[in-house]
Amino acid sequence: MTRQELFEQIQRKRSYLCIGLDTDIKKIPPHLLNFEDPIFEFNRQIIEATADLCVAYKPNVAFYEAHGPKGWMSLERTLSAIPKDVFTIADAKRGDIGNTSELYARAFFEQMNFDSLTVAPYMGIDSVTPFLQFPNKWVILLALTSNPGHDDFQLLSVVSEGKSYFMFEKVIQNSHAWGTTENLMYVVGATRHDYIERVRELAPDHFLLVPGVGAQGGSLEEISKYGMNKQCGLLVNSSRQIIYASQGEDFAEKARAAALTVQQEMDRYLNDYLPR
Ligand SMILES: O=C(O)c1cc(=O)[nH]c(=O)n1[C@@H]1O[C@H](COP(=O)(O)O)[C@@H](O)[C@H]1O
Repeated sequence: MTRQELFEQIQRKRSYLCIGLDTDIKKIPPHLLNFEDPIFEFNRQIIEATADLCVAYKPNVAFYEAHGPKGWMSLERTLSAIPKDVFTIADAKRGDIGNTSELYARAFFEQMNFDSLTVAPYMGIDSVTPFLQFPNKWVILLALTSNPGHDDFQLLSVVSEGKSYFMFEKVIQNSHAWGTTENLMYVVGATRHDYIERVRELAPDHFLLVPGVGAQGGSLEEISKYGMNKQCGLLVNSSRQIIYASQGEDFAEKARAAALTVQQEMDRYLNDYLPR
């Protein structure tokens, strides 16, 4: 998907919500366990109930890989149940030496036709650029993550040309030249909204994937206030808060209600940059 198509979807739906399909067999409603592929059936109903309210779905690959070959089948089926105009993110946090990264890229972009993949920057340029060679496919590079351990490395000081930077600042600065605003996004956790202004100074035009609202406690208001740009520039992910809004037979309906609450809040924040 192109940046323009993503932007048009945001304008049309008045939403920058990404729903995380972190589908845990232990948390899905018990009646679904009678289906041949309960994970897919759960996702199918969630997608059907929410596709008009969100602009992206992000299956976290761990929740599928954990089931072996059956899990990969559930992931493939899930991908084909997502409407073609909705952006798809394979959250697999890959990145390895060049020839290996190229095969990871083929797995997610060619075999499975995801629009984007989360990638870890730790191994540097040759581990990331193989993912950037695919037309209309995106790398979403981890910059400042939402988890408590992010300060172990991402907030370390590094000195460059006599100036001190946080490691995550160097990740953003140095990776700029690897891609463009048409194929590279950054992950910035919603739990670190205090840094989002700085991220915007370093990457004013890039889209940011912002996980961590909802179950992890990040603030949608703060993220939107400091992170939005002229093309919105944000995909805000929420997984558990939406998909597990109910564990009863009404789970899809309740997920829709939870997504609607977030979308309506987003609609208000969009008014500042993209008035109706
Ligand atoms: O790359 C991610 O998506 C990600 C990065 C990050 O910094 N923090 C983070 O929580 N995530 C993912 O975003 C999702 C958050 O899920 P909830 O906390 O349930 O909304 C999970 O799939 C995480 O793996």
